[in-house]
Amino acid sequence: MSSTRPTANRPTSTPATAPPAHALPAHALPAHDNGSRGPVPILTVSGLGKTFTMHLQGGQRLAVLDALRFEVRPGECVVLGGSSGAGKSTILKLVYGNYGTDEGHIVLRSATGEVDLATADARAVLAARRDTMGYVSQFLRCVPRVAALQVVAEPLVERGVPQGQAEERAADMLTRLSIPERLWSLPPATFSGGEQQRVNIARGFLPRLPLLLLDEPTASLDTRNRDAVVELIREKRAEGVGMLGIFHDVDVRDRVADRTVDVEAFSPRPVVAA
Ligand SMILES: Nc1ncnc2c1ncn2[C@@H]1O[C@H](COP(=O)(O)OP(=O)(O)OP(=O)(O)O)[C@@H](O)[C@H]1O
Repeated sequence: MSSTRPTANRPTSTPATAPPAHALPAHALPAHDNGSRGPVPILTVSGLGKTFTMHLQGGQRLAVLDALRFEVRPGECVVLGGSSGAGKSTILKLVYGNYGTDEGHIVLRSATGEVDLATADARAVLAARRDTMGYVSQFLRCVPRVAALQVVAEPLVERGVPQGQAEERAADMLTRLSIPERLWSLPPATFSGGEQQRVNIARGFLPRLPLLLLDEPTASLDTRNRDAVVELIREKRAEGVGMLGIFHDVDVRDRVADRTVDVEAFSPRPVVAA
């Protein structure tokens, strides 16, 4: 079993800053309101540690992250880099609240103030998902027998957009992502892998949320659809949306990344016995 060592002087892609507390909606904040450091981060991760305990393997522990720190500011796309197994997906799951944290903070700036997702209760995490952060994964998980158009429109309807308007915007998004109209009334369960992924991207990009988590959104797309996703990311960036993503495709990564966080720099080191 490996354990962690003290965490001074760990590298980070940006200087650590403690964002001032406030209660303004992210999109109502001035673009630059903390002096020379640029916009106030929408997401500030600090001192984050994660160790998995595998109960079916006799409680074996696997330390994955130690003292992770980085920030995501409005209008930038921060990419998680590092080799396979470094902990990139784990970070997205920690931020989205799918995994519990062992230590540290995940401070999300929301319309009602700040919430530390590392310690927030389930209700606060669900509110953050509804109002502040979206998650676009490679895989579509949706209710069976619901038409693709409804699947894409649903996040808007849930947030109060009238059904007709939501469907119009869903149709535009499906068109941009080259899903032919003949498929819109069919449930996506029988679609090809790439079609399902594009339905998922359409659904994830449609709501206007201040932070988007992107887990390999271009993984199995052809060149044309990869370009469409890159364009969507650039539009979100221009709208001031902060994004945190994993992109294995180097070309896509180079086109969307404002900064890269080297996740391997935050791998726990075994303690060396004296
Ligand atoms: N739920 C879990 N239970 C136990 N171990 C896990 C769990 N999730 C991830 N891990 C382990 O944590 C480590 C990091 O996994 P993670 O999926 O975050 O890596 P990654 O950097 O995203 O890798 P890849 O680029 O291959 O997708 C791996 O060693 C993995 O086996």
